[in-house]
Amino acid sequence: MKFYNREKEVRYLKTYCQLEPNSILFVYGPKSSGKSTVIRRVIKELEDSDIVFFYYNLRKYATPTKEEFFKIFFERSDKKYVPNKLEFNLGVFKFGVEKELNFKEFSLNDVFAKINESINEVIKEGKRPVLIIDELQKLKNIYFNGEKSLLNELFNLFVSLTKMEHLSHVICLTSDTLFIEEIYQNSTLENASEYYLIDWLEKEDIKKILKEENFNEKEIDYAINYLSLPYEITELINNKKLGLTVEETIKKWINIEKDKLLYLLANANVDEDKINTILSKFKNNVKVEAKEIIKKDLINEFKFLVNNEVLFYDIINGIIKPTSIKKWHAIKKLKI
Ligand SMILES: Nc1ncnc2c1ncn2[C@@H]1O[C@H](COP(=O)(O)OP(=O)(O)OP(=O)(O)O)[C@@H](O)[C@H]1O
Repeated sequence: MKFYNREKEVRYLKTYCQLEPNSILFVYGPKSSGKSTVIRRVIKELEDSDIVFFYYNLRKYATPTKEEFFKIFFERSDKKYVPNKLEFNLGVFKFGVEKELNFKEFSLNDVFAKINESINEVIKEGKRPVLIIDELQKLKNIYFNGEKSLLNELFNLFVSLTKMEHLSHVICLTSDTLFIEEIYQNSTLENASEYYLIDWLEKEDIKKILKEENFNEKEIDYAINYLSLPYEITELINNKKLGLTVEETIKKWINIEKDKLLYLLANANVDEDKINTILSKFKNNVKVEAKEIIKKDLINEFKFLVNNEVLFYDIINGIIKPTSIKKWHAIKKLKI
């Protein structure tokens, strides 16, 4: 699998991992912008360093229950941290707990204690721990004793590990931008968190990649108006090998996106006029200022479009845009 571009992002995150931990980092971006791919690259490029990555990819699971959370995050072992076998080609770790431990009796305090023990063991060995959780929002609905939210309590632990004790980096990835919005408003995280956007690829970078992949000027000039995500480039290359022209591939994409949108809207219990009001703002602009859409009377329809990955809300920069440029073209084709 080829890895395109993203030097700036990889460099930023590699440097970040080597600085003294001082805040929680939330890596966010439009659906499929390549957040996980970039972080995996960072881990790979730092595999010979003194960093021990505790890495959990929650995308591999349906929304976990409390018991599943224990099994995902902890492994019974004599060691305080053990290789995460699910990620065999990455050389990452998970937290170790005593072999005889009974997860049924595991409390929130035990969770904190065990994570702390593992982190401190890494430090005692003269290495540096970095905790990475991909799709963190999947832990949102886990409660202890019926009331304490695991995620909120974990945020307290993360603030303590980073901002207060400077023991370990905590990096959380998510493509759920409404979740980022919730986090942004969370008082525990105020002045204790940072945000890093992995956005669409830059036009100039896409041009360079297409050139390297032997696309001609005419193909590049056409494609550049429609591409924004790395996997689209891979698909374009594969389709070319399969005999489809650039134009055919892109026309097919936009038709599919348009049909998906029509189907979504036809089946949804939302106010059609309000949806049209929101989508019509993208007729001439790919980006719209958040304040133009986030209004009391449009909020339900706005959330619907974000939850269904039609729109991406970048709360940090106050901007709303379609999740990809091809989605933008599909929106423009709707009769609104
Ligand atoms: N730099 C890249 N070079 C080549 N392919 C890439 C690159 N980045 C991402 N991809 C491909 O794009 C697809 C989506 O990438 P990835 O899963 O990393 O995105 P994501 O932003 O983490 O997704 P999600 O929004 O679902 O969390 C994958 O098939 C991946 O292999």
